[in-house]
Amino acid sequence: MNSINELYHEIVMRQKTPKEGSYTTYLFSKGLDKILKKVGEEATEVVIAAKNRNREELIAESADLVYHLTVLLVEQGISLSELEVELTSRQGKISKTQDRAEITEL
Ligand SMILES: N=c1c2ncn([C@@H]3O[C@H](COP(=O)(O)OP(=O)(O)OP(=O)(O)O)[C@@H](O)[C@H]3O)c2ncn1[C@@H]1O[C@H](COP(=O)(O)O)[C@@H](O)[C@H]1O
Repeated sequence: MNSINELYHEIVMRQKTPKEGSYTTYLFSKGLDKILKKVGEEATEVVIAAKNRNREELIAESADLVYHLTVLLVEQGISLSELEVELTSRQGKISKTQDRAEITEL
């Protein structure tokens, strides 16, 4: 998605050149633990929105999660191309679903 590319590059810019009033700058100034906390929170909010079958909230929370995950990738020095290589390497592979423990509860 092109918008994710643009978002990624905007976040890289914020890391290189902090900007006053920028939430991304605030996250980088707080550091890894804060970014990880936000990724965890936003992931949980995605789960809750989906569980409630609330489409609008799910879209909004998914966008929050993608944004915070992108900040994390930038912080860790992982490029979108690396992510793409990993996803592409999985294409066409048969997923292994046997011998897995059943997930019975959330
Ligand atoms: N996509 C996003 C984006 N998604 C979510 N957020 C911010 O993430 C925060 C999450 O909200 P929460 O209520 O969970 O957290 P909070 O209480 O505000 O903050 P905390 O004290 O919990 O850290 C909000 O302040 C949102 O504004 C984002 N902030 C910025 N972007 C994009 O990032 C780019 C750089 O923007 P700046 O960060 O403004 O420079 C731009 O393209 C922005 O659109």
